[in-house]
Amino acid sequence: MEAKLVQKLQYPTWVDLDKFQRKRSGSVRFSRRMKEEKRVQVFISAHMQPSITSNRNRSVASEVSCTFKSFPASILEPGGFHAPLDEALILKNKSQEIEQYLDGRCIYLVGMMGSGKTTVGKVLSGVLGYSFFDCDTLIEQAVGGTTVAEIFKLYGEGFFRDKETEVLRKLSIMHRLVVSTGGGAVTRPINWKYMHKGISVFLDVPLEALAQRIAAVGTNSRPLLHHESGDAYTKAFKRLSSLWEERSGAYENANARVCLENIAAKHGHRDVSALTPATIAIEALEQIERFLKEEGEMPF
Ligand SMILES: Nc1ncnc2c1ncn2[C@@H]1O[C@H](COP(=O)(O)OP(=O)(O)OP(=O)(O)O)[C@@H](O)[C@H]1O
Ligand SMILES: O=C(O)C1=C[C@@H](O)[C@@H](O)[C@H](O)C1
Repeated sequence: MEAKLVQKLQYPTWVDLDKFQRKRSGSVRFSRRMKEEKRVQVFISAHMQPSITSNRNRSVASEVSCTFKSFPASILEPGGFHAPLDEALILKNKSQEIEQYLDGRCIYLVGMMGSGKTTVGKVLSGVLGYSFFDCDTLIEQAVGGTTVAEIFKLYGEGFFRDKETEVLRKLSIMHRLVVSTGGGAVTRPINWKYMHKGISVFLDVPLEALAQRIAAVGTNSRPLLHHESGDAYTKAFKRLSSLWEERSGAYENANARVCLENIAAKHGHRDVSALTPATIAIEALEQIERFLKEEGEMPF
């Protein structure tokens, strides 16, 4: 049973199978403290409890816990985002390296709708110990819980953009935040005045990948995609292409750029869909570090 389990759960190579203890009840326990270069100490424990539902079918309940000094809950706890352990360690080390040079400045994620600003932003806020805010959500709250789609329908895009600017103004006087901005926030120069109080990071994702992601969850919540015809992918791709024409220059104002095609090439992937939010977050931290060094704010 152990061998099957190990294969299924894909334990890393440092897990020594001799350290598994078989209990009388049939359950298996494993625990190990891992040290790496004295800088990290990880304690992993696993408890696998077989349950027999019939003579033929056996299932195994497994409980794996992993603790790491000062690791944020979002990385390791159930319900949070789960990065593989090696990526989690890189994220933690990199964020610790740059944190003091950030000096509490906010990180603003900019990019087209569906580029992963919310997903990656939550990973970044977790490892940096920053709070996470989503501009669209703040606007919805400011308009009494009205959804973005309804705000566009009831009051028009101009009203929404004014609220967006107001939200960015308020955020710009705060510290230690990761902010996921709306896809169109880059279009107003005044918004850049606020975002440049912090460090802005452009998540550059190919349009095909954006359209696939958006089609997977539907276009209902995205008012700017409503007017196109065709299936969800075609609708999304058409509108994203025209928005990109209008906005690509504006995204270049960001301090750092995270290009998914470059990351995929670096990791030997053909397709950006193979990239996890953790991998993208690591690249974001590296690009922030590069920016800080270029600005002379962090030593090379
Ligand atoms: N690296 C990734 N790989 C695959 N899917 C992803 C990845 N990152 C995000 N997604 C998915 O893409 C969709 C959009 O992600 P997310 O909400 O983070 O983007 P966003 O930039 O905040 O979008 P918006 O500006 O429209 O609010 C979600 O369904 C999310 O699960
Ligand atoms: O790209 C855009 O202009 C938008 C993106 C969303 O995040 C929302 O801010 C809104 O749907 C507009």
